[in-house]
Amino acid sequence: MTGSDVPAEGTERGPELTATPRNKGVDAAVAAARRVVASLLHAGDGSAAEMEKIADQLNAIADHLDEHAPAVEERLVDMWRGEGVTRHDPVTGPENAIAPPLQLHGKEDGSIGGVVVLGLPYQGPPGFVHGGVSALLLDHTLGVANHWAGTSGVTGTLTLRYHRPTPLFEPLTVTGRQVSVDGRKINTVGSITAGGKLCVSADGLFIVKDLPRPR
Ligand SMILES: CCCCC/C=C\C/C=C\C/C=C\C/C=C\CCCC(=O)SCCNC(=O)CCNC(=O)[C@H](O)C(C)(C)COP(=O)(O)OP(=O)(O)OC[C@H]1O[C@@H](n2cnc3c(N)ncnc32)[C@H](O)[C@@H]1OP(=O)(O)O
Repeated sequence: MTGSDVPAEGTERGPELTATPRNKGVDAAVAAARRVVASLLHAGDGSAAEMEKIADQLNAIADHLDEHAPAVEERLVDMWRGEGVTRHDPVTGPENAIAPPLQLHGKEDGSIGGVVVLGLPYQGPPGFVHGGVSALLLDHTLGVANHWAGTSGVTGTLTLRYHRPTPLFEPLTVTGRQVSVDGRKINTVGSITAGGKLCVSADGLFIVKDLPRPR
């Protein structure tokens, strides 16, 4: 369950399109939470007593966080303040423990890409990435590719083709590129490759739509 920003084939580094983890404060705490999620996965059989204690400890941490954090409504407004990359989304957000996180970079040819390694929490078929997780990565990456190209929209239709199983524990290159804009309709494509082999390709139709931010 580790992220990586090592450039792979065809993903030479460009401007950051995602927030860079700061490795301190909330980002460090979230990185620790990701470790906990991965460590808990199928680790508890035969050690029920210890797991009870761990559950108590984790609940104490959650209680402490809830006591000290602002109300959810306030956090929702605050996370949409300002412009630029998000720190909270479920794919790249360094503040979001369910984000792998993937780090995306814009390239001069107009496309974007990033490299990520997914661990056990993202498993679907034995040893391979869950297809819905691939869809999550690609939906977001195509959305950010639209942002990078200058015209953004919400996902209308996302079509995926799963060419071969996507491996866990190996660097995955995730890419996106806006192909065309026709009125409110945006066509965007993307892919996930592993070791230079195509695992998943995506074809998205996004629709330009103004979504008001919470206030
Ligand atoms: C999370 C970060 C957010 C951004 C933060 C900002 C900056 C950060 C920087 C970088 C990050 C950038 C981007 C974020 C990345 C990823 C975001 C993830 C993307 C999503 O996760 S987003 C959630 C899932 N998404 C929805 O929740 C959509 C729900 N849905 C609706 O909101 C409506 O349903 C809508 C708007 C789709 C259409 O409704 P509408 O009433 O506005 O449009 P209308 O019906 O008039 O159609 C006009 C023409 O589009 C055609 N058309 C309509 N719908 C279509 C469809 N589905 N497929 C194909 N074609 C469709 C019609 O056929 C017609 O075509 P024609 O003109 O030719 O007749």
